[in-house]
Amino acid sequence: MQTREATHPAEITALDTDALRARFVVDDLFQPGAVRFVYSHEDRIVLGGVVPLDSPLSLGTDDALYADYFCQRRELAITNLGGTGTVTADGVEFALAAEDVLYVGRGTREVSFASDDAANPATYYLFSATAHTDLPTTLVTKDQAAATAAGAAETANRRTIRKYLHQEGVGTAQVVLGITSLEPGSVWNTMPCHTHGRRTEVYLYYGLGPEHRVVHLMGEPRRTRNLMLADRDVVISPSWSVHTGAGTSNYAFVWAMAGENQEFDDMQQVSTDALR
Ligand SMILES: O=C[C@H](O)[C@@H](O)CC(=O)C(=O)O
Ligand SMILES: [Zn+2]
Repeated sequence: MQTREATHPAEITALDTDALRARFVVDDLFQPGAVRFVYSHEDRIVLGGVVPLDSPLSLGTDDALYADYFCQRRELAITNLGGTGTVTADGVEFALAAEDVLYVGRGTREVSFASDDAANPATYYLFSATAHTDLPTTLVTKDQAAATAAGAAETANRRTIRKYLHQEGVGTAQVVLGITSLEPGSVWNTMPCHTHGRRTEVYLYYGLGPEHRVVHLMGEPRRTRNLMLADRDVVISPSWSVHTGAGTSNYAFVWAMAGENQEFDDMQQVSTDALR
């Protein structure tokens, strides 16, 4: 498992592009036939990618967790980005289509992942945080997520924000997770932008053509930095960092948070004219 240390905001002014990416960008999470993990010391979030082909892959555990099994002290959110597949959690099978999310509660001992068709494999994105309580493993399909329309054509940010794991829906110990999809012709996410001092947030961008990129902005509002992100790239936003971006086309992203609380609206809004 790769490790990403936590970062003080003043440190990033001295980092060049490669060093910045090495801290905050994960661009190799999804490898055919493999299970990959990254351990972030920002709120002890573990990110993962699982792409099963002809045979199922199991979650396993890792020395970094010092645990008998992955979910011994953790909860896990699994989002399928690819073809249909099945996730089996302690013997119970859940079918996941694209943009379905399975919440796996603390205490679940065995989790395995399969694809229905190796030619169009399921692509599972994993987001895990420590948990203080056992909660039931629950599937949230795309239709069951709470959808809200946001933005306007004039500001090139018409989008649908779907909340899957949140305080008013399927309860979790820490994790809050959703998917935002931009309409064709809209390119901006999360603008005006915000920080949330009580949570780390991770964005996974997808649905971008190979020739397209998202110009992602991070850093403290008064000294932002940019990262050029491709399809299925992940970016970690520490609690002090804005997280917003504009694409060269429309796209979607999974946003997921963990930390002190689960209040979606507990954000520090940043007025656009304050950004530097
Ligand atoms: O803290 C919340 C997250 O940044 C996202 O929900 C924002 C988002 O999806 C958007 O504005 O498009
Ligand atoms: Zn946010």
